[in-house]
Amino acid sequence: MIRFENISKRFGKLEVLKDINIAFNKGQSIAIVGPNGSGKTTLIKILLGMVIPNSGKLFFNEIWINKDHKYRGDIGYMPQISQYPPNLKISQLLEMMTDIRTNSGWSGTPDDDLLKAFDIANIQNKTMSSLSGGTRQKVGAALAFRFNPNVLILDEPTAGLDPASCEILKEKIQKERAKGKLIIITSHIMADLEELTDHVLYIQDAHIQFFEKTDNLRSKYKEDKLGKIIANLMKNKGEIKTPKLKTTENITL
Ligand SMILES: Nc1ncnc2c1ncn2[C@@H]1O[C@H](COP(=O)(O)OP(=O)(O)OP(=O)(O)O)[C@@H](O)[C@H]1O
Repeated sequence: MIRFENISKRFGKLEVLKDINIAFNKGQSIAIVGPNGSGKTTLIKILLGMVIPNSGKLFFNEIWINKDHKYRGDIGYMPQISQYPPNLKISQLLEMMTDIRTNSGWSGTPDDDLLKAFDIANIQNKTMSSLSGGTRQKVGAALAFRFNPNVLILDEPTAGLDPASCEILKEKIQKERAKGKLIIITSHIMADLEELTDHVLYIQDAHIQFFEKTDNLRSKYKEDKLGKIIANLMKNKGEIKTPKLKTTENITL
């Protein structure tokens, strides 16, 4: 569904991503993890056409994305920090986004699940600049899911949300995941990734260190907690110290 082919990105002298080759497919729920500054958001922004790579190609449904950004209509994006016009009321923002989507060919019934669950109707006359960080996150989440996209990209989705709102959002992610959508999440909250994802893409030192099913990781490293596996990886700069074998396993006959 989405394929990166030899993608590299530098910011000045800083090489953030080098020769990235990876494919993401429908039905996968992928955690993108790596230390701070390892290029997770950059990878997502390249996917969204918000950052232009220095080299390499991006494919969406096997079509090379050159300059035509229509594919973005099929992606719902919840940014880490939402930037919206400050004087716009929530109701106006929703209307504006619906108009933009409709004008670019979207038709359908907007998905109001999150608007309802977060009770956004109650605050729809507030301007974006007057909202708390968490409430802005809720509006961002509601917008990401609103146009029934086949791909959901969620950058630190639960950071800043209160526990009840966190649960609402996680339930919604699971609901869309069950429909076979492609879900891509970056987060430092391992418990969330444990719950919401089935694949881990680990980035460090500008390279993909691995892309694995979470179940494979658990059995490979004989550890149930994804958080422990990832923490161990970060401490050891991308390499997991192989767990010591139990005595019985050391015996060769
Ligand atoms: N527009 C930019 N101009 C210059 N440097 C940038 C720009 N965007 C990102 N960087 C740098 O690229 C590196 C990767 O940043 P990125 O935001 O992709 O990391 P991240 O893995 O998402 O980090 P975090 O876990 O802290 O959110 C960082 O060193 C960052 O400072």
